[in-house]
Amino acid sequence: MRTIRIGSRASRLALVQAELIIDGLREKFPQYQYEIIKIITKGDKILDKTLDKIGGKGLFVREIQKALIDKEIDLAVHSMKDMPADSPEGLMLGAITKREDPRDVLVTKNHIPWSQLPTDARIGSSSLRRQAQLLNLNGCLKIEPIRGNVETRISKIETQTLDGVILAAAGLNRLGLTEEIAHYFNTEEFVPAVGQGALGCEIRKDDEELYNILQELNHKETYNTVMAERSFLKVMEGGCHVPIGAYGKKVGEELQLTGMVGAPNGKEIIKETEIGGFDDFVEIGRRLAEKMQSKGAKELLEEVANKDPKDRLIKE
Ligand SMILES: NCc1[nH]cc(CCC(=O)O)c1CC(=O)O
Repeated sequence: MRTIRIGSRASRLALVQAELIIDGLREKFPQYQYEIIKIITKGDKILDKTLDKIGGKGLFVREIQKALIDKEIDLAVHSMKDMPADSPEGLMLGAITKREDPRDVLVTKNHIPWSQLPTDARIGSSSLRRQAQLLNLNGCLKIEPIRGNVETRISKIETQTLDGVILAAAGLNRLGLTEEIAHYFNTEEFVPAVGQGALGCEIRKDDEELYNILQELNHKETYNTVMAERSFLKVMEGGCHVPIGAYGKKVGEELQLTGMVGAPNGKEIIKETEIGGFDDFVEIGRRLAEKMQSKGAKELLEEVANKDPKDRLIKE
């Protein structure tokens, strides 16, 4: 019987995520063998440079995609949040599994509640989206750039004397670190990253056997909502890293999609919602992008993109 080789980055979160997918597959298809192949990406090796300098956020994903194209692995498990808008030639998304908690959360020093943090608290964050929304909630906060895996970022509360760090609930839950969470931002006040909390299974387009297998793991509600978010992102994004977020959810029989674009200093936030038929995800994403562009979202993003990276507070 075939051995399915699953590629994963070596971080504990990536390995846990790969194991989660294998558990799901093994339950439905015990006749196959499953093997994890660890891939050390450039982004995992170089930790002293910002991601912009070494090729951007898609870098982790691209090296694993290369292993898939080169047939070193058969299946790549990615956080949907880290996946660029397009799949490379020859690859496709076979399934998106059920979404974990999509919210952004705070881990604070001594578990101090959000409401009791000093007004000028120092918060570690590695994303312009989080920076914009945090500063919009409280313009006195100091945002400190941090990189590294989830455990490293939490340890930086002590080593960089921060009051807290902001992370995705999903990653913390998967790592068994739920108790570290001191505050949950709801998705209305704080729009998550596109795809946050969802896992995608990427395969070679011609691997029909694995495609059919993966349909058992696909979660339609997550698939449609994440695809709506990605459709929005694709229309909006000028390629580079920008403060943008989107979150789709099922409301009755419809799909409701909220998008957010913000100035990195948090002084301006454009947030809009679109609703439509549950299977019209591509169209809803496009419509939301048009609506936001008519409210000035494009100009706002262009302003950010044209700025010298060192003038932004954070370089992710
Ligand atoms: N950018 C890193 C990354 N990619 C996915 C997750 C969390 C898990 C998820 O969103 O599914 C994280 C860590 C974080 O932002 O806290």
